[in-house]
Amino acid sequence: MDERLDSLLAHITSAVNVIKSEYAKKGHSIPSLDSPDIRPFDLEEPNTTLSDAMKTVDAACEELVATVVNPYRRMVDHAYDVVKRGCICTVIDAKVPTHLKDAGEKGLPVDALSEKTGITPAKLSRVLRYLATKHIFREVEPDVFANNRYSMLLHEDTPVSAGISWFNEECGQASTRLSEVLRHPVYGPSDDPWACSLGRVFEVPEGKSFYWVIQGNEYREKRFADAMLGVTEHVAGSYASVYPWASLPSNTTIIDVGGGIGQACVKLYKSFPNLRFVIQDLPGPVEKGQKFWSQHYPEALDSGRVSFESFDFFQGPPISGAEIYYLRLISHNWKDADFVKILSNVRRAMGKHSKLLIHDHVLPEKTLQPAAGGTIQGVDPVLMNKFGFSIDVLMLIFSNARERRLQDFIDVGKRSGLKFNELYRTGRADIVEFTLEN
Ligand SMILES: C[S@@+](CC[C@H](N)C(=O)[O-])C[C@H]1O[C@@H](n2cnc3c(N)ncnc32)[C@H](O)[C@@H]1O
Repeated sequence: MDERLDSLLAHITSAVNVIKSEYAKKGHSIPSLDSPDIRPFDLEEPNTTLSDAMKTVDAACEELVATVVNPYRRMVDHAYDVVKRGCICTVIDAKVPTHLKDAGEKGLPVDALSEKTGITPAKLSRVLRYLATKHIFREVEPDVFANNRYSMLLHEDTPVSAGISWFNEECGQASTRLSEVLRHPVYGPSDDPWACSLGRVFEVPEGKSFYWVIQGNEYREKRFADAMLGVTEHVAGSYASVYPWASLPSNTTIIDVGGGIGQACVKLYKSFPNLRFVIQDLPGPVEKGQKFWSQHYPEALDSGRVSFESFDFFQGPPISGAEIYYLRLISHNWKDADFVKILSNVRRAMGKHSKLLIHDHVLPEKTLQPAAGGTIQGVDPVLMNKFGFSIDVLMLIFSNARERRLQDFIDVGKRSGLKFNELYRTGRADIVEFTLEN
C-alpha cells in the first residue's frame, strides 16, 4: 500500500509542476482560489497536456483521500453532497454572487446580503460559511462574505450558473428516484427514455423523452439552452484545435445536427473563416439560437455564414450534401436503437465525400487498463481512465442512455451504414469520425 501512496504523491507533484509550467508559459502563476478575476485557461480551450495534468491531480487526490481517511467519515461525507446541492441552489436562486460582485474583495456583511436576498441573516451566514469551507465564496471576516474564483461562476450572467441550476433541479430531483426506478419491475429493465428516473419525475408519456418536458416551456427551454452554452463547453475539450478544421477547403459547410442555439459553432465561427454553419434543431432552440446570434454575432447571420433550420432528427435527414455533419453531445442522450435512427437519417443526407463527426465521451475499454493517450510524461493511465463515468450515470438518470466505448461507436456506425475513420482525442469528449460505408 505504501508503494501506491508514494506513487500517488509522485503523480500529484509531477502533474502540479506541469500545470505550473503551462501557466508560466502564459506569464502567470496558478491563480489563487480567492481571486474572482478571469485567468488564462478559465475561458480558453484547455490543451491536452494541461487537461491531462488536471485530471491526474483530481483522480490522484481523490484516491489519496479515500485511502488515508476514515472510511466511515468518508462515506458520510458522500451522503453530505445533498447539503452542498441545497446550498448551491440557494445562492443561485437568491443571486448571492451577483449581489457580491460590486463589493469586490472586501465583500459584504451578511446583514446587507440578507436585505438583498430576503433570507434571514443567521441562516444565510450558515449556508455561505459551509460553502466557503468547500472553497465556494470566502469568509473575509466573521459574517462578511466575498466572491472567489468558484462563486463567480454562479453569477447569474454565466451560462455555468444556468447549467448548475438545471443540474440541481431537474437532474437532482431525478437522481433521488434512481434507486426506485432501477428496482421497478417495468421501468427498471426498460431502456426507453420515458421510463428513466427523470421521465418518472416529470411524467413523460410513453414514446417521449426529456425534450418533451422542456418543449414549449419558455423558462425550461431557455435555461436548458443557456445551460448547454456553459456546460457543453466545459465537457467539449480542445475540439477547435485537435480536429483539422483549418485545413478544410474554403466555404466548407458544417451541419450542426441537434446543435441547440449553435453554441459549439461560436468558437469555430470565430477561429475558422473557411467554414459556414447550418444549425439544425427543434423549433424552440432554433428560435432561441437566431435571437442569440443576432444579439452577439449579427454579421454571421447577415453574411449567411451562419443559418438555422428546424428539423426533427427522428423524422428525416438534415440538409443534404454538406461536407461535415457534426453531432456534439447527441449520442449520449439516446439508446442504441434511437441513435441508429438518427445516424441513418444523417447518412441519407451524406454524399460520397461527407464526413460525420460524433463529438462525445469515449469511455475506456476497461477502467483498470491503461488508457490510450495520456500526454504527460509518467501519467498513470488508471487515473486517467476515471473520467466520463459520472456523465454516463447522469445519462442513465436523464434518458436511459449512456456514454459509449470506441467499439460501441463503431458498432452503431456500422448498423447505420457508416465506416469508422479516425478518433481525435480532445482531453474531454472526443471526436469520432465516420464516412459512408460504400
Ligand atoms: C445535449 S444537447 C446538445 C446541444 C449541442 N449539440 C451542444 O453540444 O451544445 C442535445 C440537443 O439535441 C436537440 N434535440 C433533441 N431532440 C431532437 C430532435 N428530435 N430533433 C432535433 N434535435 C433534437 C436538443 O434540442 C438539444 O439542443
